[in-house]
Amino acid sequence: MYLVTAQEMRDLDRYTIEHIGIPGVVLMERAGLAVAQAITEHFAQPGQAVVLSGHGNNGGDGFVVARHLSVAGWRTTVWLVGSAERMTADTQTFYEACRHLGIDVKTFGPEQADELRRWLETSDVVVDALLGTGIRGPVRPAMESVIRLVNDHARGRVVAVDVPSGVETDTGRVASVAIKADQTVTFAYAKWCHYLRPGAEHCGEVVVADIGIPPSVTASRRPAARVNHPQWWREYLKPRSRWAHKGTHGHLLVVGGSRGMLGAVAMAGTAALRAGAGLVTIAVPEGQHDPLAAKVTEALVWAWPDDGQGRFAPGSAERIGERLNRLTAVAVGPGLGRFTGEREWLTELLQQTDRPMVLDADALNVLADHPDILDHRKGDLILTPHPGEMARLAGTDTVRVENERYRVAKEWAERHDVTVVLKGTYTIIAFPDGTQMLNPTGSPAMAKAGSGDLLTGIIGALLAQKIPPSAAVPMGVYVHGLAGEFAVTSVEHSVIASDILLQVGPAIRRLLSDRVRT
Ligand SMILES: NC(=O)C1=CN([C@@H]2O[C@H](COP(=O)(O)OP(=O)(O)OC[C@H]3O[C@@H](n4cnc5c(N)ncnc54)[C@H](OP(=O)(O)O)[C@@H]3O)[C@@H](O)[C@H]2O)[C@@H](O)CC1
Ligand SMILES: Nc1ncnc2c1ncn2[C@@H]1O[C@H](COP(=O)(O)OP(=O)(O)O)[C@@H](O)[C@H]1O
Ligand SMILES: [K+]
Repeated sequence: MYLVTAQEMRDLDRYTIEHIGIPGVVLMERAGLAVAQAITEHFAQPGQAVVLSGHGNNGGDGFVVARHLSVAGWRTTVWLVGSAERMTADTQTFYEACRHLGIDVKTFGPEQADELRRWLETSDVVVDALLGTGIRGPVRPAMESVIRLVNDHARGRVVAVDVPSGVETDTGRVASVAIKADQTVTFAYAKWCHYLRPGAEHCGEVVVADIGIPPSVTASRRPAARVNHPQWWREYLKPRSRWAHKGTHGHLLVVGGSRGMLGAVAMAGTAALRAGAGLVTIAVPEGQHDPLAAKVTEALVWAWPDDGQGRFAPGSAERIGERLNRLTAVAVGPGLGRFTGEREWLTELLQQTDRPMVLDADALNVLADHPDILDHRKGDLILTPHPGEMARLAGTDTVRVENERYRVAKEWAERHDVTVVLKGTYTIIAFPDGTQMLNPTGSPAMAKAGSGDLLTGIIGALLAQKIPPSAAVPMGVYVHGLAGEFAVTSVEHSVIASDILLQVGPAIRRLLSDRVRT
């Protein structure tokens, strides 16, 4: 599934109408019908509905909803919050249809606030068709007062048409007020605001309804963002061959694990094995060798020169070039810490191999301080920052990263020719070609130390198995999120990263069995 901006959606609608010849009213009819169906499916029997329509096309969808609800036996009233003269032609068509059917259509003015409030208090459903993807700037006063009335007085289920009115489609921003919906029924493809805060918090459950945009139209105009789904990387998801041996499934090197942070490399390395890597070697500062070897059983442990304080010695990366080329991927950062000579150390590591490399945690902080290090890389780079690390990389603050997740990740990925995995609820993957993917899997249970280390290991394992980054990264992020969901067997609060680790296998099994079924 694609994830579209308001402009991309307008282009798809327009192309379908003008070049394919499907009239706008047909799309609008299907849109409104889908909303009406979502409502009637939710209720065992018809009740009372109030539909709030603006004079744009979103309002037109509202008139269609009103007609279908009315025909299905609902006591339906429409409030036009706008002017009948300014309606678009398609909206006018369905406004007239409502009137011809004798559906009660009132025009809202400030003097009707009390009457509308009573309707809101007594209706089972409130349909929000005030503003859709065409919103410009802060909501104007008349609509603002209606939105406040809905948020304060609606007792029934609030269903938003396409987007909750007041939410900006491409950013999720709310400039003044926005409808708080229980459900949002959107058309053809999800929009960014369904996933970005604060807008996403206004949507309730999001349903994407088909309105007949031909898939070939979307394919020819290819929106820049997609929702992560196995459809994008299914071809790489394979059962293990009967003839497999450890050498056929790659060898990942995990580098990190300074004193006091061995857990991070242990988690990353073990996650890599659970994600299918044939061999995993963990490289740690010499003094950490024995404690790590006692901690992990299945990974090899490799000691690198120590600075005497449990961190890597400056120059320790120089001695490993030859061995690096026997590996198939590298992950640097879990539990790495900061140390004297880190800049030269990371530069050296990048220069020594053309294997794909995942950079995480303190490796990202070193990069943030010395972005020129990137000039020395030879292979594909994947960066997995959380918002704090992303802020350091982009030279901004966490608030801006959180407000503009889609933009910050995309800019960085394009500018530096790397893949950026900006972690968080709905992790965003920004590819070097400017396209993006938003990940729907995951759970608040994952908001705990150690979850990120697992992701580094899982992506590393898939890269080690020679899956190209364009597939390995989204597959890893998806599997990690699914494992996080599966780990919630009692309450989210008590899940620890080791629980998620145990669910990596079941997550892959689920994807393999879905693959067989579809
Ligand atoms: N054929 C299609 O393309 C299809 C489109 N579909 C549907 O159309 C929706 C997009 O429709 P749209 O483009 O007409 O915009 P829309 O969201 O109704 O808003 C524009 C109206 O709002 C007003 N307005 C703007 N800003 C405002 C503000 N801050 N505060 C107050 N008012 C404001 C502006 O008023 P004006 O400035 O003109 O006075 C204008 O009237 C889309 O979300 C989907 O639901 C589906 O039916 C499928 C087929
Ligand atoms: N609320 C959430 N919903 C979904 N995924 C989450 C949530 N909170 C955290 N995660 C995921 O958990 C991981 C946390 O990684 P990170 O912040 O690096 O933690 P750490 O370094 O402590 O392991 C990321 O993959 C992130 O996407
Ligand atoms: K709306």
